[in-house]
Amino acid sequence: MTTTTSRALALSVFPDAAATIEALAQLFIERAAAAIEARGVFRVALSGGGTPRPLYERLAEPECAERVDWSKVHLFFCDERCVPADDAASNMELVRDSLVSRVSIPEGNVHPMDGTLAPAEGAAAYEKVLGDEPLDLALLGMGGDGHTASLFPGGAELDAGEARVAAAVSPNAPTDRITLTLRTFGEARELVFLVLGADKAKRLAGVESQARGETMRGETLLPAASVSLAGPRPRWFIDAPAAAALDSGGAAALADFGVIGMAVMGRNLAFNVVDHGFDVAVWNREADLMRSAVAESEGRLTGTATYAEFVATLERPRRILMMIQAGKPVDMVLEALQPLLDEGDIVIDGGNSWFEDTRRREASLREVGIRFVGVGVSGGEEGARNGPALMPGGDVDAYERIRPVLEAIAAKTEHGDCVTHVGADGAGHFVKMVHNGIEYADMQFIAEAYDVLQRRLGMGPEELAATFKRWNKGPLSSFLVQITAQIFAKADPDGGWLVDRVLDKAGQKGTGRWTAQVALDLGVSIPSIAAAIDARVLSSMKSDRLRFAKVLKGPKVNADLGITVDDVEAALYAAKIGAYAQGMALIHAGAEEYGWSIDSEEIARIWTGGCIIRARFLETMMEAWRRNPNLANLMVDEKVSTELDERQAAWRRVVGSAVSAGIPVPGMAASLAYYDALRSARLPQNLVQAQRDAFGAHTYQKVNDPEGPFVHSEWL
Ligand SMILES: NC(=O)C1=CN([C@@H]2O[C@H](COP(=O)(O)OP(=O)(O)OC[C@H]3O[C@@H](n4cnc5c(N)ncnc54)[C@H](OP(=O)(O)O)[C@@H]3O)[C@@H](O)[C@H]2O)C=CC1
Ligand SMILES: O=C(CO)[C@H](O)[C@H](O)COP(=O)(O)O
Repeated sequence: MTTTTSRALALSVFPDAAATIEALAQLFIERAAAAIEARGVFRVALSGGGTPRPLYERLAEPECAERVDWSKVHLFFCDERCVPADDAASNMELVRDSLVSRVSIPEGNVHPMDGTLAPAEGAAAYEKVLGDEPLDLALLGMGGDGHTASLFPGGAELDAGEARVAAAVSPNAPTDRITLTLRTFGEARELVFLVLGADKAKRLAGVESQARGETMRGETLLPAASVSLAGPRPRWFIDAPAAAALDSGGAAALADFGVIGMAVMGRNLAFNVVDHGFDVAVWNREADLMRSAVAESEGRLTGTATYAEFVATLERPRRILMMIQAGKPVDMVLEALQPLLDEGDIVIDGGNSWFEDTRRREASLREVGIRFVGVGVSGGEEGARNGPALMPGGDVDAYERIRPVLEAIAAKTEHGDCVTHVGADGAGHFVKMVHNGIEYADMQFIAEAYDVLQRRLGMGPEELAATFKRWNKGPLSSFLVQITAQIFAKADPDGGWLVDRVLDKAGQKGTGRWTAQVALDLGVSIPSIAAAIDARVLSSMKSDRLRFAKVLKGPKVNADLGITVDDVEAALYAAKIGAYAQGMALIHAGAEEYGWSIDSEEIARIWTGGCIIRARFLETMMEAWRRNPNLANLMVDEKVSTELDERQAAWRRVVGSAVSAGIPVPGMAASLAYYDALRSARLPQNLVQAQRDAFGAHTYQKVNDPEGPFVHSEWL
């Protein structure tokens, strides 16, 4: 099958009638499922005639019928001949015989036009049956004269104004007809034409040129072309003989790259890829999103209607990016795609997937020769469109195949493209997960700085905006500090400042929480990231906090440690180092556990642009790992340790001042405690060991023989 990107018609051309019917049956099944999930019902209008009969029969076969929830399908008719419902010429009779009598659709869900009434009366009656809810799908055909439904060339029914259903007169018997109008088709969510056979080829070529705007003087606009111009761009499912007279013969270049998922991220990434000269085919479960992306692209994106069509549209080996909701949907889409793919094809999951899922998916697809690459993507909507940071993990050969696309779309900094092969299988999603953990901590530190500046130094939004703007020019320069300045500067249209109108309950989708869970499992200390997660949880307990605030008292002594704005800047910077040190320690532990070969300098480099945690400090991090690729902890790098030392007095003052005033600064305090623990040659955990041994005979090692045997003492 080929799919053209012709501006005139969206064509899906199949080698023969059977393949065309099969693809359309799959479209029907997928559209029914999507509509039922989205709106609880699938409203579809069917056409009559000989061409669609095999489609209805195919839908009635158990293999297809079992995949449709017929109790939620409502069948309408595109048109009807004014004959009794059981007449051989009736469209209702055709649909009853080929479909309705063979599937378990409730009688009340089938909505025939009443062919026993006079056409005008029947049309008026059907207006009420149809209602004003749009059709999800109208399945149309095209006659040899270019008519569709019962809209005939030059017919008055083409000019039915606001009517949704009209009376029509056919040049062929039976002449009296009832038809849906251009208005109804224009309002439908999706229109699909089914055109088969060489005898339609010339007329189809005529529709193509009319849809391109090439109507000769005196020539009547064919109804099939009028429908093309009236509403959603129809897809044309045609066989090769019907395509023979088209300009392109129906043939088109295959797309270089495919994107599944046209929500915020997928849509913007697809535009980013197409901007870099790749031909991109797109698919989305809910067709509206796909269609609006294709329409916005003005034909640069190739929309596809089914998984089969999507896959068939791609050059082999196929490169497919899935940008959909993480979790079960990824498995569901993979399950649908897998039978359609060939050995060597590459599937990329760009969502925020759990790295263990990525490891599992990579291993199971590898067994059938499909290469799976888990790519962490960061940068939000703007990053996806103009350059995200990309963290791919998986097979190196597969990476080489997708590398040109990833390098083209990634953010660019003076340190290169913000993409590198991170490691095998789930490495990319692991690194993205840690990125998000650091993101949580960075945001928490900024929130604490805001609280201290506000409550200790009495700053309002305007001063805060100016302060963060100034900080963004110094060592704290980063995306998050920059947007914080902009947030403070945003006035509320109703007066005051918008930030003050935002409820203090932080949400979370889960990637930060995963970071803490994995750190616990791997025995890595990430107190600042954990504190940031806790802080979101505590913030979400708003109603409890409102009650508890009436019971729990604040400090009686509120020591003014005389902190300055510069102190807060220093504390924010030092705390930030804590989160990056912890995040990198976790990445190293993950690499050790899962056998990934991770280049720390490269990780810092790809985070210098595009992603949410991009910051000037990442250059310091790059230098630290360039100086010593085996650096045990970021904090002990010579430059970083000096920076911490230079700031520690201010850092302690800020944390002390906040604690004294009863302002929670769990993130900054956790980073400080982490620093103090790391620099403590001796910690009080000798006592913890003694307690464990005392109550549970858990044994302990001795100071004078730290690598020696574990011993037990009788303490009690
Ligand atoms: N938003 C952001 O800033 C960032 C998001 N991400 C990650 O990127 C991915 C996409 O994010 P985003 O664009 O925000 O979209 P969402 O996470 O909101 O996911 C919506 C998309 O998933 C599709 N989908 C959901 N369930 C299924 C299913 N069962 N079968 C097929 N498709 C399904 C939806 O299709 P339909 O329209 O038919 O419902 C839609 O295209 C997510 O994993 C997200 O975590 C990564 C970085 C930043
Ligand atoms: O991945 C991202 C950016 O890198 C998203 O912004 C992240 O999913 C936001 O997470 P949460 O909703 O948990 O704050």
